[in-house]
Amino acid sequence: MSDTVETAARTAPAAVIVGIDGPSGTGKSSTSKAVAAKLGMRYLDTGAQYRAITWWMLSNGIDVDDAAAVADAAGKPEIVSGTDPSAPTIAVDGADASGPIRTQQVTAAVSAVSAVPEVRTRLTELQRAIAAGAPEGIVVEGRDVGTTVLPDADVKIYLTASPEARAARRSGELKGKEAADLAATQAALVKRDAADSGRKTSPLAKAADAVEVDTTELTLEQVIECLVTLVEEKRSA
Ligand SMILES: Nc1ncnc2c1ncn2[C@@H]1O[C@H](COP(=O)(O)OP(=O)(O)OP(=O)(O)O)[C@@H](O)[C@H]1O
Ligand SMILES: Nc1ccn([C@H]2C[C@H](O)[C@@H](COP(=O)(O)O)O2)c(=O)n1
Repeated sequence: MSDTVETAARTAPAAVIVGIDGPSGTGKSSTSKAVAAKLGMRYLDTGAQYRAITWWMLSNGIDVDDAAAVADAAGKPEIVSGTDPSAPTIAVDGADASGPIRTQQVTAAVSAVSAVPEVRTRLTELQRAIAAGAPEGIVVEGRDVGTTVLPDADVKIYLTASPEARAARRSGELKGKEAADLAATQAALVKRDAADSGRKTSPLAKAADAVEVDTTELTLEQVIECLVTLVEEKRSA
């Protein structure tokens, strides 16, 4: 090995795998994207993949409450995630799905679809393949990343925040009538968390070795700084 190559190998940051889990609205997407961008890593939103498969089911007339029908169809859509943290993408059968996956209709149906074991098996395989193909390291966010998708992740974070704080954050994103109904936003968020935590297959849960960060009283910038420090410590270890 030449001196230059040897020096580069010594100084290049290690390709770490970071898993960030937590309930809805705790700040997983915002912080994961920012941490990945700051540290030159890739970024994967696993929730967007569950939303994408849900959107495909709804678009193709599959009854999302019929677990057998969802299971039969689980292998059909082609789902492709772009992992640039400054411009993440999600496509279904070659079409951009980034808009349609954020509708209320998809949000209301996604917990039922993501509880189906065949759906989880399919997406977990896809997520592992994406993480394995990221030599720069990757920040993967979701509900079961630390427990199931990447149990050997180098850094595991579990974000929490009070339901009140999360509802206020979500309402801030909405406009007009929707924004006024803070109580309804909070109730919908708590209902989705209960469904995601209560399902049999890889429920929303904190991995035993995850660092829990309560973001209720923290600004977004403070959470990002905290996570960047945790990842940098691991990279330089
Ligand atoms: N610490 C924070 N302080 C204030 N607002 C925040 C904080 N973290 C995130 N937010 C805001 O809260 C909203 C929800 O954040 P984000 O989408 O990142 O959460 P999430 O955990 O990924 O949610 P979901 O699981 O539903 O996708 C966004 O508008 C974001 O800007
Ligand atoms: N690893 C994951 C990620 C997401 N889900 C399900 C449960 C969520 O309610 C839904 C949407 O996720 P969001 O966009 O809110 O992050 O997807 C899951 O089961 N496992």
